[in-house]
Amino acid sequence: MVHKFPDDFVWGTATAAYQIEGAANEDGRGESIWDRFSHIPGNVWNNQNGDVACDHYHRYKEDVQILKEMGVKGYRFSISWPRVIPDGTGKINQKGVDFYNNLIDELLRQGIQPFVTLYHWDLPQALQDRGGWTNRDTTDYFAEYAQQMFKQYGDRVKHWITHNEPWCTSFLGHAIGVHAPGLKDFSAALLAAHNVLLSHGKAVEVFRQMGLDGKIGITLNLTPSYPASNSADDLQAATISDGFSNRWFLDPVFKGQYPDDMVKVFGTFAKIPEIQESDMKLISSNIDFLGINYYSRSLVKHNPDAQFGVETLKPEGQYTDMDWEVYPQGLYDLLLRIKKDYGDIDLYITENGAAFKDVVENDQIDDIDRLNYLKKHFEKAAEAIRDGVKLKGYFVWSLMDNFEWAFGYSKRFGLIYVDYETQRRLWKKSARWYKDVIANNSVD
Ligand SMILES: N#[N+]C[C@@H]1[C@@H](O)[C@H](O)[C@@H](O)[C@@H]2O[C@H]12
Repeated sequence: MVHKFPDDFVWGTATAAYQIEGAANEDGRGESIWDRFSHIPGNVWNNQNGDVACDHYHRYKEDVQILKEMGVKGYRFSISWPRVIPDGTGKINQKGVDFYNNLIDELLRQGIQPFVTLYHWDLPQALQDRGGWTNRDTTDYFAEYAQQMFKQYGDRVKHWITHNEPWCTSFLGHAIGVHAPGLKDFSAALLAAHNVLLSHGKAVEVFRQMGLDGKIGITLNLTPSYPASNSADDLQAATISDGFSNRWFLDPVFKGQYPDDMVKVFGTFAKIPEIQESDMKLISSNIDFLGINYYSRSLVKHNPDAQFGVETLKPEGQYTDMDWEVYPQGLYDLLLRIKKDYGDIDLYITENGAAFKDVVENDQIDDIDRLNYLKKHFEKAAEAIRDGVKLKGYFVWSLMDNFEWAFGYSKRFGLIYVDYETQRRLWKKSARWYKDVIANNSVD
């Protein structure tokens, strides 16, 4: 069966600055929390870091040429805050600003729409030294940074994403500790989450005040939660899992309040952040689209001995190299749920993709598992559009293999294979297939 997509559907790929750029100490770039975190032994697989990564800073024209050959309509990338404002506030680094000017101009020359993420986890270390996201002042520094970026690029960039995955920024970085800045304090994570959301609201306010021609949104990583049975306990476990993974961010952004049930759950063991009067109004400022990063689902059951009384199960099925279940139906269910519970807003899949072990033979990479993962998810996206969801685009994670955070370079998500020894880029089978999907605007 052929799954057709709307004529104006934005097929794209996504990346992030710290994961691909390299040039960590070049042209005036300031230190980020990921430079600091990745250089601390034990934090990243094989003590790897993003000092060189995919050397995109020097190879961006080659990479844009790949995007052109792939035929993408849009390219989602992030700006490295410390590359453009090394201390996080104040002085601009013109060489850093010029890099993104050149990248944006190259994309537009090739007929590719830039989708720009302002924050993809690389906070300037100078701001972390003042408390980072647990310091409310950082919300103002972020608004200042956003205003500068709107001023520099707002004439050419028409789609802005304030934050990428606030859940990860907050909980992986401040509660679980496997991401920068590596804290293990749930109260700090809740405070960071609030300040990240507040900074989002302040950036949207600045964007509106500047009267720019363009659209602004936020990207949330969302994980639909399914109960292992219809027992009351398992249904409650799925509700709590949904609250922790999804509603803690969806409700403030779209409803202007934190979910009461989760305030009670978190309040039993952590400090709920103090909320100032205008905070929730700012956080729930009207946005033009929601970016959704979808990778898999959670299947859960009640377990009184587990965190929040929720045990995540591992059902039979196919798993990616990240040990994530391949569950395309979850994408369909999630998209319909967002429309039902949060409104009929424009949606973009700002990330979806899979890591599988890639084998290079005679410069060929037959990544059929990744191709089939994408095919199944594209089909579910088409079904969601058929059933009324305003899905406007789909960005495959990722354009190329890159620095996978605490996993270093051990996990490959790319459509394009990167030989890190030589920086050669090689098209995988999935990339050539994706090129045809885009050209036909359909999945067969
Ligand atoms: N893990 N994993 C792959 C991918 C990660 O590389 C991105 O930076 C994040 O936005 C999101 O977690 C998804």
